[in-house]
Amino acid sequence: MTLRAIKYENNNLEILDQLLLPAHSKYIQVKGVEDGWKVINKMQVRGAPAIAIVGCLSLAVEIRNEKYESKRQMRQEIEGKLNYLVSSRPTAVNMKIAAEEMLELANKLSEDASITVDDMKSKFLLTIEHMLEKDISDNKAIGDNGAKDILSHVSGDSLVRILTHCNTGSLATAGYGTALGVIRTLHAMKRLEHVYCTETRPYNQGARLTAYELVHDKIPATLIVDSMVAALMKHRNISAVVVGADRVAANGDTANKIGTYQIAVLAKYHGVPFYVAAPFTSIDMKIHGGEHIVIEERPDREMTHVGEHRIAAKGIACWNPAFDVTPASLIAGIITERGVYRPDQLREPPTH
Ligand SMILES: CSC[C@@H](O)[C@@H](O)C(=O)COP(=O)(O)O
Repeated sequence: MTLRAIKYENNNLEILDQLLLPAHSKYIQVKGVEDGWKVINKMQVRGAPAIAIVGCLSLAVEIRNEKYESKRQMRQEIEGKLNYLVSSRPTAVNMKIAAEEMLELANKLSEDASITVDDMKSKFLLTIEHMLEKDISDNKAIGDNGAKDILSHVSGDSLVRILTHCNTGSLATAGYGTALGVIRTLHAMKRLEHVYCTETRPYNQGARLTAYELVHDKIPATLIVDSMVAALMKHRNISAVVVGADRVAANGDTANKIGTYQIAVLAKYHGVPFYVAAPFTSIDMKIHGGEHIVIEERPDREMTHVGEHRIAAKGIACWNPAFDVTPASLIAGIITERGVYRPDQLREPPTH
């Protein structure tokens, strides 16, 4: 069993094929931007932070071997390739924000007369390579901030029971995870009694990937199917729900894996605090509210089949949005690497 979703050594990029997990651990080499686009679009690598990291590293692998005649030419090619990568999956904002930052850097470097083409290339590559370490340290901070906030609402040193949805762990990030990072920290603090993970239909990221990570880390966990959430909240005294995000709008509305919204509605009804755990690279300040978030629609086959096996009647029509939007009013807190904020505090976060 391995939890390393992204391997990047000596300019060689490989990703763990998440469509084959948990049955097989097989790495696929990503030789450039074309491969990067394909593995993201096919969801062989998925999860908002991992999408951005693999996209940018695929660009790094490609430009390292390339010869550029001028900084201008390099900048031009970088822009085209970044735009292409952003089109691989539309909802997660991390790749778009990373692309904007990379382009800004390319602009700055190409305008700096004291810098050669080779300097520009190495500075650019270093910035991309730094994304891996930054993501892990952000996730650890998210874990600490989230665990502290959740525990501040329970009495004494009692243990908590958490529900999570989809996969937000090591496999969805450079390591440790966001919502699953909070769960990992609670477990390390010996304050986690139990975690429940949803199966996450139609693509089963919960049953295949989150369950795999929880078993790997020996965290006490139980798998439920998506339609059991109301019963779980009624019978199992859930302390909090923690999920990830693909894009958080400036008002706190949050797009995440399909099914998240219905869990938030149920959490409100049952008085269970509902948290979103996400790095600032998932927050899109350019979008005022969730109604502006583009929701990716995936092929019918992901609903009609489990692996190669068809489970739906032939001829039935399908609607397969990959994400839904949870309104800010249902969210108790947004757990970030800088602190935990109420949705209405995102625009002007208080200093912690
Ligand atoms: C840290 S991952 C955050 C989100 O990307 C995650 O919750 C999610 O919805 C993933 O969806 P997926 O379609 O598997 O990429």
